[in-house]
Amino acid sequence: MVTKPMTDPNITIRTPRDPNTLSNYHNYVTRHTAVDFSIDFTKNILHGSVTLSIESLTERETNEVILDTSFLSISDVKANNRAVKWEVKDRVEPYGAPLVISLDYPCSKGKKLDIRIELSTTETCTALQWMTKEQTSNKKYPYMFSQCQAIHARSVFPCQDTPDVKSTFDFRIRSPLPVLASGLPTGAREYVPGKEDGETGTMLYTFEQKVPIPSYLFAVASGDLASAAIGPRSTVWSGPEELLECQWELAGEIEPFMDAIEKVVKPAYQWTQYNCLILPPSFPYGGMENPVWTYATPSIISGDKQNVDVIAHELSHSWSGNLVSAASWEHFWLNEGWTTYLERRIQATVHGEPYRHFSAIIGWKALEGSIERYGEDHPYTKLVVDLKGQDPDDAFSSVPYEKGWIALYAFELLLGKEKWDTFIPHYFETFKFRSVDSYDFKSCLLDFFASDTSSAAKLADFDWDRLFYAPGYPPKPDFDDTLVKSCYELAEKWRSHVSSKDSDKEKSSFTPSPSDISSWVANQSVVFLEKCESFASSFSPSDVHLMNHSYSFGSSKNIELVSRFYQIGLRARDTEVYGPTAELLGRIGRMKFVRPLFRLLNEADGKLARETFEKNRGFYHPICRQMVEKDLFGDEKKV
Ligand SMILES: CC/C=C\C/C=C\C[C@@H](O)/C=C/C=C/C=C\[C@@H](O)CCCC(=O)O
Ligand SMILES: [Zn+2]
Repeated sequence: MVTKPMTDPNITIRTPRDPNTLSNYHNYVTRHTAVDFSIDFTKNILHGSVTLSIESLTERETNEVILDTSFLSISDVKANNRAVKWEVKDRVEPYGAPLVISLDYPCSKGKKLDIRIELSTTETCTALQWMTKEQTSNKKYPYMFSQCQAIHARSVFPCQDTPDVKSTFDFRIRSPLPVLASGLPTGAREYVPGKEDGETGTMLYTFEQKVPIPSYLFAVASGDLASAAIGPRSTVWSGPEELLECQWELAGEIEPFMDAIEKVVKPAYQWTQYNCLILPPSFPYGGMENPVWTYATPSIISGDKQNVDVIAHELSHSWSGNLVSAASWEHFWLNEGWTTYLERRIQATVHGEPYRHFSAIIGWKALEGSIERYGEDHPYTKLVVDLKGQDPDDAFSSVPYEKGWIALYAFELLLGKEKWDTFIPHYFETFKFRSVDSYDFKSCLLDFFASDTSSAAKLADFDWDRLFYAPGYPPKPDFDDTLVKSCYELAEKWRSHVSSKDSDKEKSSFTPSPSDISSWVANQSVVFLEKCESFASSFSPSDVHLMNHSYSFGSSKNIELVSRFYQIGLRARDTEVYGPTAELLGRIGRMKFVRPLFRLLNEADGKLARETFEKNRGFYHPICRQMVEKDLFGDEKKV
């Protein structure tokens, strides 16, 4: 932790290093968080209390405790059970409205106090999605779920909403439907009048999280949920009708991943269980690494086990991100770059080294997409970004994932895998339970190899400024192309096919057929489609139809294929894919698919794009809704 001496040498102050919080976490820091909520499906709110056990870090410097809030309705605040003065100040966009609590007197360093806040969420909460029973797959019960990363926890409860603060958690959540939260379950009790406060027909679900976690890992979901075993310490949860296919997709996958990663990192898995909740299709991301329960999109249940790499990724976050957390969103690459690196080490162990490179090649394409979209000089293409005054959601892209992985892979190549592999457990052991920035990473690496002359010499020559602050592309590693060669070869055949005149096409020796791809795994089709996308504007609509006729991408159950095929069709201005694209946009809310499809549909048919967005506005999670709205309308319209 960075410490900065003050004038009195006995006093140290933690320097706040997260610009995306309004809290004064360098004065008072949260050590434990107890949430006590009722889920009200009639009003679509959470209401109840949160108690933050906070500790003073300074010697009577201030009597104000400032917490992050966003669109909350706060009715009361108490400090150590006594009334205190408090005020919710004006909003500071995009960070919300600070809650300023004035204690009667400033606390001396090390003193602890409990701040209890009564609150309810509001309809403008950005973290929670509420679904009516008609919006669920079996249409029997309502459903709600949260997504707090990056700065949306503050719209659920007042907190120090920064990854630089980690606290243990207790959850008490009442609901008429099963509840999952980001801790280990400690019970589910029926409401008994007079014994527990709550509504008749609700149960009280309790969870505890003894490993300190940042606020963005707070998670809650409630709905018609069923569960099945997928491993000795793992269960999958989903709607009852989807359970068997979810179990089929994930059964037996977790333990080999766990064995593989525990050979690379230390300490051992800290979270006891590893479970997956498969959410409704509007979940905005592939997966979210909420501790104990990874929340995942149903689009990974593709019936071919081809998207379980998302689970390898989320499991890896159990070390990178959850155990060792980036101290601010400016150093997000430490979460995602490390996680992508570990995910690919899992792939190398489970499937062989060529698969690590196969995944890296797909990742490089995603990096190209992000850099082309932002522009090579854009500050968001740096590894370490400046987010002062910025909304972290706007900076989200493949850059921290792929540039981050390339940075770590570059150290593996520079130092040699054997030596680098001795550093990995040291890094996670050193920083477990803590938050780190890029400079902590750098000094940890330099210190570790200081006494190894040859490694120290290599690291002394290393250009750290370039690594952290150069925008645009990193040096491209040499990837093993064993698994992509046939994909590129087929794409080349299509390139010459679509660029020939119709009369020459008839004479051509290339006749596409299902056998072209019958020996491939689905991700090889992904590589092929991405290659074809680079010349998609040369496709005529009949070329698009021929591709679909030959390979049936448009009717695949794997959305990775369908969405990429539609992207080619949209670029080719094949009006026959416009309707199916609009239809797909009404049944998936994962931003990885939704945002590019909306951008392309908007270019092809702006009216249909806007109509599709308006029609499905209520289907999307608030984060997705806001991002698509920005993509389609800029800042002219607010959510
Ligand atoms: C340099 C980037 C700076 C800040 C970004 C910080 C937070 C990003 C915020 O928008 C939340 C991201 C949540 C991500 C969750 C899961 C991803 O791993 C999913 C990746 C996309 C997908 O597969 O759907
Ligand atoms: Zn991740």
